[in-house]
Amino acid sequence: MTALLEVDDITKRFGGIVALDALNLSLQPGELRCILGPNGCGKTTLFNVLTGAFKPTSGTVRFRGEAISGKGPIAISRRGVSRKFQVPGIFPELTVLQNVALPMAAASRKPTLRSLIWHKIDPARLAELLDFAGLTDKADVLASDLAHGEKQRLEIVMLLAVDADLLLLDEPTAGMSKGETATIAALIRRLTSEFGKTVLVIEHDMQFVLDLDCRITVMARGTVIAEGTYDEVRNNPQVIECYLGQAS
Ligand SMILES: Nc1ncnc2c1ncn2[C@@H]1O[C@H](COP(=O)(O)OP(=O)(O)OP(=O)(O)O)[C@@H](O)[C@H]1O
Repeated sequence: MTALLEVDDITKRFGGIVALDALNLSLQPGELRCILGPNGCGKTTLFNVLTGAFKPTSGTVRFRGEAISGKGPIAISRRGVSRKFQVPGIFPELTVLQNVALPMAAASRKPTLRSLIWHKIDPARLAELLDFAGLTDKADVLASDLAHGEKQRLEIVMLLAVDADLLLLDEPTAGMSKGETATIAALIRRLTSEFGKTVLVIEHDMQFVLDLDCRITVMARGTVIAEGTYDEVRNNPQVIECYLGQAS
């Protein structure tokens, strides 16, 4: 199968700092992958390169076979790459329903003022998305009044509403309780199993990584040092030395 995302020998330097060092990564369509790595190993820089926020110093990123590494954030997001930051990027002054409807309208081929005032929103799809996030009962609640975990769920469903193919999630469980973390893991698994999305998740919480039950890429010093199942990477001597050993 052709990879949806291919990261080929990407290096990113900031002056003398080598944040990414000839990094290679490949994601198949519909794959869920988790990125682990100690602080400062380049995870956020990788997301910034994938979304066009940073141009790589060298190397190529291909999305659906097309080189996107020289392109800007808007061009890359139009091709179907969406990102969720640690802090929920929701519209606090709008209701939950409006927060989901807005990206649905914006995702239409030619967003118009009419579509943005709900005339072209498919109500069945809107209901499906609210249900997916477990937020049907909160449809008319202001987003600012949601609990932290609900805000994270809202943002995940907003990514789904945009209808991007590749979703980049940066620590989606930051600041959450154990129960909320399990809910988010289940939601993320459904993004791939039910909606066919390809999802790349940066995460530190090992229980959450276990719950995701997916292939793991471990980074250290700007490059990939191991890839495999949870048990495979956990038993990898380089990983134990660089990351898991420090955590346990
Ligand atoms: N805009 C920038 N300018 C200069 N140096 C940067 C910049 N962004 C990142 N770096 C450096 O690049 C390296 C990788 O940083 P990055 O934030 O990508 O790591 P990370 O793995 O996401 O860390 P964390 O887990 O703490 O978020 C670090 O040494 C960092 O200081």
